[in-house]
Amino acid sequence: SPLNALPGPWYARFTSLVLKWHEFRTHRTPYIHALHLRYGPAVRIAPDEVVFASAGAVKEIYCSGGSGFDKTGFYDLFKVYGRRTMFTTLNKGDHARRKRILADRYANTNVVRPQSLDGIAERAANFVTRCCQSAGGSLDIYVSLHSYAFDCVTHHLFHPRGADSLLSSKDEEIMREVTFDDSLQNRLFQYYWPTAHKIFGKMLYLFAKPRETPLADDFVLDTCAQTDTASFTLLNRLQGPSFNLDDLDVAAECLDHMAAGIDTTGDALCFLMWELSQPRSMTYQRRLQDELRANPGANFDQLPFLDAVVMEGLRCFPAIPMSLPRYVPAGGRTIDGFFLPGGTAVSCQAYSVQRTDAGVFPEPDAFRPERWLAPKGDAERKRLFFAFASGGRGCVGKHLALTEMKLLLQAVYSRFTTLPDATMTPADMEMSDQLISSRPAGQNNLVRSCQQTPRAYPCTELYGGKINVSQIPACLFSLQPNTATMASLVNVRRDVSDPFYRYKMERLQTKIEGKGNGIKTVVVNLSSVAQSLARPGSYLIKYFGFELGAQTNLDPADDRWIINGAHEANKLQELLDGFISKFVLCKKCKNPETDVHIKDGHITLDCKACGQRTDVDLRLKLSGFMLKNVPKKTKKDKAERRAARKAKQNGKGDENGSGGDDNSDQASPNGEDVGGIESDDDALTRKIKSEAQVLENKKVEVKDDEWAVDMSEEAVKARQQQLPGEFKQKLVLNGDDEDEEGEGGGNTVYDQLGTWIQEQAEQKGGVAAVDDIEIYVKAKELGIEAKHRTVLVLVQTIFDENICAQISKRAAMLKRIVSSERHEKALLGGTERLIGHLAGEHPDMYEKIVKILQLYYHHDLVSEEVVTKWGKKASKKYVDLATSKKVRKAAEPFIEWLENAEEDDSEEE
Ligand code: HEM
Repeated sequence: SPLNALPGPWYARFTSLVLKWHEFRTHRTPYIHALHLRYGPAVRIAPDEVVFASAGAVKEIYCSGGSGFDKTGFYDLFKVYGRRTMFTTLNKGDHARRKRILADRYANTNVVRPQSLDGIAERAANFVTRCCQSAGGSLDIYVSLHSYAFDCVTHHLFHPRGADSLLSSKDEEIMREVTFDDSLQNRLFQYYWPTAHKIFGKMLYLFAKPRETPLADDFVLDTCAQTDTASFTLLNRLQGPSFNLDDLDVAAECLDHMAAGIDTTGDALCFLMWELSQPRSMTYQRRLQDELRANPGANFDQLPFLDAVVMEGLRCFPAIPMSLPRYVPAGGRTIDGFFLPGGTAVSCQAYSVQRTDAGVFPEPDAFRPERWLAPKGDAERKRLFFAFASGGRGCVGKHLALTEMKLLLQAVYSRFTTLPDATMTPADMEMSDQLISSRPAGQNNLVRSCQQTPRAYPCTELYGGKINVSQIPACLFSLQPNTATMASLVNVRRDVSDPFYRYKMERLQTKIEGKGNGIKTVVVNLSSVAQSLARPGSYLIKYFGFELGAQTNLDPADDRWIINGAHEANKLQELLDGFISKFVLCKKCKNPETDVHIKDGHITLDCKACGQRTDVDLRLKLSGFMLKNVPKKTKKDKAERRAARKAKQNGKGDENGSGGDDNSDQASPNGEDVGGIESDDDALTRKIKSEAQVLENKKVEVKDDEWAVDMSEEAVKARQQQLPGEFKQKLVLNGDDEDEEGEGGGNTVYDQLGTWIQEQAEQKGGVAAVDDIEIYVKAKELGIEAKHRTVLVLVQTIFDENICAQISKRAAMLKRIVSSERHEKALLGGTERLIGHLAGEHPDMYEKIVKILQLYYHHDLVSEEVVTKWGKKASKKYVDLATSKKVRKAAEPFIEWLENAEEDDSEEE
């Protein structure tokens, strides 16, 4: 055979079994890459199959005659509804005909049309919202990025019927079905041994599942039955009368593009963000952030470093890294100096094409975005850039994919710093080859092991339901808010120079005010620093006072912490080191995660990290102060301890949360407990803390923006004067509603508020888009921002069946309004009414009450007393008695939990 002239392993002349073995083990790409490294750019890998890794071969195989050589029968595996799509068309002519119909839908000009671009930008904003909710904690970025890609591609295919899986769990299920598909082995078997597959198909099912995507199929079939999609969409084009495509052809083409657009963009972004999050790439992340911050609002396509990051990401981690097989045409061809007879399967794989020529890509295995900025070698680099393939059969969705990637990265990195979550290992991010694309190995392993043993987590009963296995994170990344203040963070232990040291606090900031004898120092951010150290602000300020021999104020209502006299911030920072060393760090392991216990005249530091309890020196002046001023336990402290205890009672006694016997089969491949985030006994505590953190963040946000609107009494009055006369009258009529029950029937200011919110929601495409501040300002304009009935209206308008996900986002605004027992009752009453109203369509609404109450409670929207009283007695005030009883029945676990925890607390105290 002329193929004998090609280099390659000896066995490749006789058998393809070794190759197949690697394919079945999801290792085809690295296997072939290793062969290239050993044998060079042309390698024979099977008796009738050759792979290449050179620009010349790419040109010949994929670009000659426009579309290169015909595709092989391998692509039959991708037929949809039994139909051939553009992608699965083998023959050049048929392919060209289909491509002529739809190519302009993917032209850059169509992708960057406002209607198209706005949909992508909106999805990027939804992604950022998820990041905000996870700030300081971890986000399952693998799932979220695939949701993003799914939402974007379906927007482009079907707007206004695009999916919103970042917001809706129903849509997320569709994405999961496609992304977590596990049919590689079954489909390979079908390709290589079709007859055996027909005979043993059913038996094979036991070991290797076929591809089944019923939800996605239905979604596409239903959507394609509609004829009202926007003009820029693919569906709109395919339905054009002159193309003679039947309904199934249209649906098959759409489903194919949908699948092509999810895993590719999702995986490419996931691998890229993973790399950017590594300590070795932190300089690139910073550089990217600098570029984005220096150019706020810039066009995503005019940011050179962002472009370089994306190109380098796709070079190092091409989402389709594998061979794209083609047949040598009849008569044979010469490629890279080797003659190949007609019918030989030939291919190039992006993974190797993009990294075997060290002359063009020096240090080819390293992630070096700056290489794309050098003018020299640009043409050579582009010739070897094969992530989207080349020629007429290259990726038609390339511009869409690049736009999605850039908008997402722009949105995330102008706001956040990303770090890999501690539970992630490099093995989780190894490439796992699928039929044509490659995904992180962790995805498959984690999910598969969970699916065998779905279980409820001990603490989940508090949330009124079992955690679905599909909620278990696959790839976790930490996200930290990247505000201006982040720039001034310092390590809690300043003797530790590691930039990735976990414990950070803001550098102290001071402001000197006054003159002469009245001069004083305001420690501007003392609360924040105290919070980072988990100590009351009064300890810090008093410590400074003792050390400086100066007077201080201890409990400033306005958060202005003052030390008499003028003191430099640097000096205070040094004193703070002393405070940390004496009152924060564990004496044994020097970890700052300690709790202070004050009992019987002793002060001890209880270390969460090593478990050591050490005494604080009582001779220190601050110790005397601490003994005399034991802080009262706050509701949150109590709640955290209760939650921890509850979780323990539920069978997770082991302190480090490594899991009891009953979860042993939950172990991840690296031996860690994949249920870690929910299963250890601190899980709820952490969750509560992170929710509190979100609340805090929100508070700051509300403040910043809110006071951009003039909220002074005069300004509000002036705005009220501008209201229509009828309105002013209503304001007077409703000036005091203290004696009124319910919301009054008819056109009251409360109705006005409710209607206004609903109208805004309609205009903006959903109530989530109606800003807290706007709502608050509106309520204030109407003069009802402090009324309990306002709460009743709000609950019924800003919340819907997704209330559990919505409470945290609205908590800061609600907290501003809920100021008395009466308000709390209105909140509970409104919630009852909402549940009663929605239960017809969503029977699971009743079950949600437990989680709703828990969220209200932890956001301090309801007190123990009010909620307990409420839980004891049904009432007809807001809903009919039967509904009220049903809600209370469903709320019982929470009320019991409150009571039991209270008893526990009393016993302990
Ligand atoms: C980073 C993201 C993406 C990468 C790396 C990528 C890569 C590729 C590659 C390498 C091919 C050629 C496959 C072959 O010849 O076997 C291809 C084809 C294709 N891609 Fe993409 N793709 C991406 C995103 C998208 C998106 C968002 C869409 C949206 C619809 C899409 C739609 C398609 C289609 C329809 C084809 C078949 C083209 C044809 O046969 O003419 N891709 N893609």
